[in-house]
Amino acid sequence: MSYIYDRKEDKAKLRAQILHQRKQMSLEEQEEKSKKITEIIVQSRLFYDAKVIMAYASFRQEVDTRELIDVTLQQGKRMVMPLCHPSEKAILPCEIKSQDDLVAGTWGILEPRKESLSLVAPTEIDLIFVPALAFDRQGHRLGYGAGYYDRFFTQIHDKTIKIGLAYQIQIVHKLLSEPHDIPVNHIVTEKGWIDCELGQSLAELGQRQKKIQKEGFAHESLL
Ligand SMILES: Nc1nc2c(c(=O)[nH]1)N(C=O)[C@@H](CNc1ccc(C(=O)N[C@@H](CCC(=O)O)C(=O)O)cc1)CN2
Ligand SMILES: Nc1ncnc2c1ncn2[C@@H]1O[C@H](COP(=O)(O)OP(=O)(O)OP(=O)(O)O)[C@@H](O)[C@H]1O
Repeated sequence: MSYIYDRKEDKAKLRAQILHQRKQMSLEEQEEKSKKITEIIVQSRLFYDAKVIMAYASFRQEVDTRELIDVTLQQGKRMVMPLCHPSEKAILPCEIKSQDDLVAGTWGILEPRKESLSLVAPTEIDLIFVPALAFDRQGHRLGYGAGYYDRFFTQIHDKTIKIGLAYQIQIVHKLLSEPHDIPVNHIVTEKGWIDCELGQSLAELGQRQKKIQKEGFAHESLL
C-alpha cells in the first residue's frame, strides 16, 4: 500500500499507520523477509567492496540485522554499531568484534558496551545500513522523529553509501522532504534494490518538465 504524504501534520499519522501495519506481520513473515533482504545485500558488489560497515541493532519489527552483522564479522570486515547519546540526540559510532559486545541500552536497543568503547571516526565508514518507519523511492526517510540519523549523516564522508532497509510495506509514495533530511542512496526490501538516486533524478526531471510546461503556457498566453 502507498500513501500520498506531503503535509507536515500528517507525519504522526503516517508513523502510527506504518507501525500498525508492521505489527500485522507475523514473526515468520518478518524472519523470511529479513533473510531475503540479507541474502540480497551479501551478494551485492556494494557489500563486497565495503571494508567498514555500520548497521543498526534491530528492535521492534524492524528488518532483522543479526545475520547481516554475523556475515560482516565472519568476512573480516570492520563492524560499527551506534551508541545513542539521548541528551544530545547523537549517535556515536563504535566498533564491535562480536555481537556479545552489545548490551541493551536506551529503549532496549542493543548497543556497544560503554565500558569497552572503541569509537570510530564517522568519515571512516564505507557503508551504513539505515532503519526507518518508512522510505519513499527518492530515499527520504521517516524515523521516530528525534533526528538521530540526520544529525549523524552530517558527519560522514560524501562517498559513504547509505542503504535503507525496509519491508516493501514501508515504501510510501512520497515523504515530505525537509531541509535537514539527507536521503539514503539505495533501499533494499524483500523485493530487491531501489536505486534512490535514479528516483531523485527522475523527480528533478519531472520538476523541470513541469516548469517548461508552465513557462510554455505562460509564453503562449502572451501571443
Ligand atoms: N534500531 C534502531 N536504532 C536506532 C533508531 C532506530 O530507528 N532503530 N533510531 C533512529 O533514529 C535512534 C533511536 N530513536 C528512537 C526514538 C524514539 C523511540 C521511541 O520509542 N519513542 C517513543 C515515543 C516517544 C515520544 O514521542 O515521546 C515511542 O515510539 O513509543 C525509539 C527510538 C537510534 N537508534
Ligand atoms: N542536522 C541536524 N541538526 C540539528 N537538528 C536536526 C538535524 N536534523 C534533524 N534535526 C532536528 O531533529 C528533529 C527530528 O527530525 P525528523 O523529524 O527528520 O526525525 P526522523 O528522521 O523522523 O527521526 P530519527 O532520525 O530519530 O529516526 C527535527 O526537529 C529537526 O529539526
